[in-house]
Amino acid sequence: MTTLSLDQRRGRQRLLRDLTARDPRHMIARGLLIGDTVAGISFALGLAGGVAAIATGGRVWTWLLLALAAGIARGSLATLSQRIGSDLAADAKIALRTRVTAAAINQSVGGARTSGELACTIVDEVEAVDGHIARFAPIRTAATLSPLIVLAAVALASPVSALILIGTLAPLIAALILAGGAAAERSRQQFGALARLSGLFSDRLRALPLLLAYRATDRERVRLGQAADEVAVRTMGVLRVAFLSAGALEFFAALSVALVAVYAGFNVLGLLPFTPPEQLDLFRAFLVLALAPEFYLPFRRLASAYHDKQAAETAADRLLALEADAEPVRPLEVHSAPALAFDQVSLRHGSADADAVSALSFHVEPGETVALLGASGSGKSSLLGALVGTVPVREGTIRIDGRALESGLAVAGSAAWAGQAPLLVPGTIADNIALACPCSPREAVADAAEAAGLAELLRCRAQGLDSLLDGRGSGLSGGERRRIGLARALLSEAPLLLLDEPTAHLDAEAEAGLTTAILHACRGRTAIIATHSETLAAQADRIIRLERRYEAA
Ligand SMILES: Nc1ncnc2c1ncn2[C@@H]1O[C@H](COP(=O)(O)OP(=O)(O)OP(=O)(O)O)[C@@H](O)[C@H]1O
Repeated sequence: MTTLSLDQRRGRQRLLRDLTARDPRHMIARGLLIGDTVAGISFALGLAGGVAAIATGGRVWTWLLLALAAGIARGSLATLSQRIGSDLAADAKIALRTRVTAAAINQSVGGARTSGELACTIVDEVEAVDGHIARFAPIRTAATLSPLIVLAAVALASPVSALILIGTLAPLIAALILAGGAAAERSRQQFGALARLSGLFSDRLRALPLLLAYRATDRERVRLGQAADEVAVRTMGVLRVAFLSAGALEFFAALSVALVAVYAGFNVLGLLPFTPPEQLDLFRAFLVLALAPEFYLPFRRLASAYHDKQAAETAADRLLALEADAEPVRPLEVHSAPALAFDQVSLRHGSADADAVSALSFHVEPGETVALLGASGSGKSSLLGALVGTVPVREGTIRIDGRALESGLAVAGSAAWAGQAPLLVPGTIADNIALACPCSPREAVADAAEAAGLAELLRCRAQGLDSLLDGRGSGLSGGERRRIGLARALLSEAPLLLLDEPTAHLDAEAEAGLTTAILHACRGRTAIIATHSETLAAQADRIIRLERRYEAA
């Protein structure tokens, strides 16, 4: 069983409270539910008055009109409260998704959560706060005030009946607390299973072509089936506890209504085996009988919404854990070609045992083009990654225009970066090239595509720049995908240009053409080009050679 610290509990309560705290509709929804109780009391009064009037030959219609008006008010107030609650929940989910998405984006590179699990958190787990805000929160307030109001009304008519109601409350609350504790743990297990299934499903979906090619679909189907079975088992566990708590509540509610009914009926008929401290007439007896279920109604509503509370608390714990693991990246902005200084810099990837780069020092002047040359694994990409915030600096300092690139700071927003595996999104080739500068004119996109060596590809496609790509870049060679990333960097006017092996896998003629375009793009900005090509490196202002060395610290 997972035990949470006091701080974690407080954090979770704060998160759930803050979602609606500043919204006045929150109080309106609660007020309406309490109004619903008052309408319930009026309804009981109308019924009791009507029955007494029939027995005594009084004015039945007045009482029945009161019951009718109260009945209509009652339905409307509860519905309105629910509607306001749903609107509040919708707004709260938008706010929470914004917050959780930011935390998901800022998860450290190579973190433990898969993208499928993150998607499950943003979509499903945020959804779990809906019931808490829309139903549970207003019902909880009503459940503390409404029974007191009903109890006062019952006590006015029959103090003994009020005492019976109080007496039956203790076992009911105990049943609720016991069921609540069990539900919390089961709810946590259900969320964990659901996140595992979502993660597995989306990751396998992404790898579907590979799974088909390697005929691994049967194996993965079994694995997905097991994960789905686990969700089913956990969900049944949650439902079992929910039904059990509802059953216990109904039992005690029915028992106490029966006790009140027996007492009030026998009191009116004078059949009690002892002398009662009060003598009820038909009106008062019927009134307490009609009010007894009203006393339990808020608790029954609370029990039916209790699962919403557990689900929201589990979701809140997971969302807070996600936020705790996030490392927000703050932008370090530069507006003109910056000077870069690497001082005894050691870089190490999160999961690695050795440094990718050890105690490296060099300077780059503003507007200078530097080529990083070195064997595979010597740390060229890692150096570029450190600048854009994807690789942590273990030791030493990187300065940009004299400002230290501290943990959490990244110059990515001011850099044009073409990595070895550029991100592609579903859309046209033009959309993908203009990803970082969506307002770029069409001619500029076409020029960047041409400069990056995409002319031949575009000629072969009937729709040219408007040819559609999926998120995997299916139908493009690895080199073409890379050139789309390069075109994106060439299109950008960012003052820092970071290129990772821009001419890899090209023949000499293509490389020469691309080199000219790259050097043209480097003009007026500070550029670092990681490359294996001596030809390209020779065109740079300066070459920095990296040596491959593994050094565990
Ligand atoms: N995500 C990662 N997690 C752990 N270690 C990594 C990761 N990425 C790279 N490394 C390690 O860091 C070292 C430097 O890798 P890097 O990719 O920076 O080299 P490179 O010079 O760019 O290589 P290449 O020329 O093959 O692209 C290598 O030893 C590599 O194994």
